[in-house]
Amino acid sequence: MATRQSLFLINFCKQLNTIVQDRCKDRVISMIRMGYSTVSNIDQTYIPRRTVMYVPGHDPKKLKKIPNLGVDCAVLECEDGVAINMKVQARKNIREALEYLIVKNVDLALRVNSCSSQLMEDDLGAIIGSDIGEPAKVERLPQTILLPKLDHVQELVTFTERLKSVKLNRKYCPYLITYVESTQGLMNMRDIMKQAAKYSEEGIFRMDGVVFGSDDFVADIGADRTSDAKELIYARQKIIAIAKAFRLQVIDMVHVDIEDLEGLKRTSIEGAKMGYTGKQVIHPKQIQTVQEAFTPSPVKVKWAHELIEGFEQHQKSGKGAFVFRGQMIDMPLLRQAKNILRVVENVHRPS
Ligand SMILES: CC(=O)SCCNC(=O)CCNC(=O)[C@H](O)C(C)(C)COP(=O)(O)OP(=O)(O)OC[C@H]1O[C@@H](n2cnc3c(N)ncnc32)[C@H](O)[C@@H]1OP(=O)(O)O
Ligand SMILES: O=CC(=O)O
Ligand SMILES: [Mg+2]
Repeated sequence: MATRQSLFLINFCKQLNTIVQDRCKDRVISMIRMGYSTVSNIDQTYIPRRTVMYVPGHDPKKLKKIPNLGVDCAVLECEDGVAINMKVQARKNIREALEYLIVKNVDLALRVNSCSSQLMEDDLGAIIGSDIGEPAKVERLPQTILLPKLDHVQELVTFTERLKSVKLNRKYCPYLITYVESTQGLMNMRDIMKQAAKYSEEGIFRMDGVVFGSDDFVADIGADRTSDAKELIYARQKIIAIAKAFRLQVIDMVHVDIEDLEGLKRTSIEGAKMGYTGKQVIHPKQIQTVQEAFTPSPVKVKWAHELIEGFEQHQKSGKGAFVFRGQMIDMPLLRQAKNILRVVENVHRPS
């Protein structure tokens, strides 16, 4: 007959097993997103989105400029950049633009309205579906969809159901990028990402990134927007940590002062150093500064190459740690150097 101690031990082992299995499941879900087959985010290929630029859908003149802007990601904007009484016109213009725009090395994305606005359904119906004409061929649909103000898992469910219904049996599987723009969105981010990973696994969309909607976030917490963004530091950092745990790209806040190129440069470099992979852009003047800040400099690339070479030589001679340019180098620094080269490979990859 089992003693009390052995029964306790058997129970304990059962519980431990369940916890380990759950943890593994989470990890596997985050790995299979986008078809990645490895836990490491080194050596992955991805679509660079150093600049994520909004082009308001109501303005055909701006839409026509997309091929010559020189951005990684051009966002066909339906949300806050478009007035309520111009939403219908914006959807029409965007549908037309998707037919005539020919772009190379640009991720053509669509930002729909939020689920809570109750405009998202019509955006998807008009632009992806057949609400205002024959449904477009898959190759003329936006490669990526941006979903703003995602506060609750249920909103992602609503969006997904609508996306499924407007696909109309076409094999369309867009990348999805969601926004954190409120305290609710921040608090629920982990659960939302888990649900998004499940949908990615089912092939409905490919969860690919998160945007920090800092302007809406400031409004939500009742803060005053300052030039050094101190009021945002907690959210700005937390979003990176959760997004990276799910192996997602993470796009930093908008710099609304269009004339302040110095401030733009400072916050762009800061964002890149914090771990952001790109930044939202609103005006052509901002593109070059942001693009540069999210591209490793030639000096940094040289450092990475030499460090990796030095690391390999020292490994062969049996040394795990060594000194390079006055710094102690070991495995974490090797990973940082590889991260830099991975960015370079992806931003210079021919299409
Ligand atoms: C917090 C958020 O949610 S951010 C996202 C929502 N906001 C937006 O979508 C706004 C995006 N930006 C814009 O709409 C514009 O830049 C504005 C309204 C702020 C200013 O627009 P304009 O008054 O036209 O600016 P400006 O005259 O300086 O523009 C210079 C040129 O760049 C073009 N341009 C400006 N912004 C854009 C843009 N976003 N996309 C494409 N072209 C643009 C203009 O059409 C103009 O072209 P032209 O010289 O051939 O006439
Ligand atoms: O949507 C972007 C934001 O800053 O708000
Ligand atoms: Mg916003």
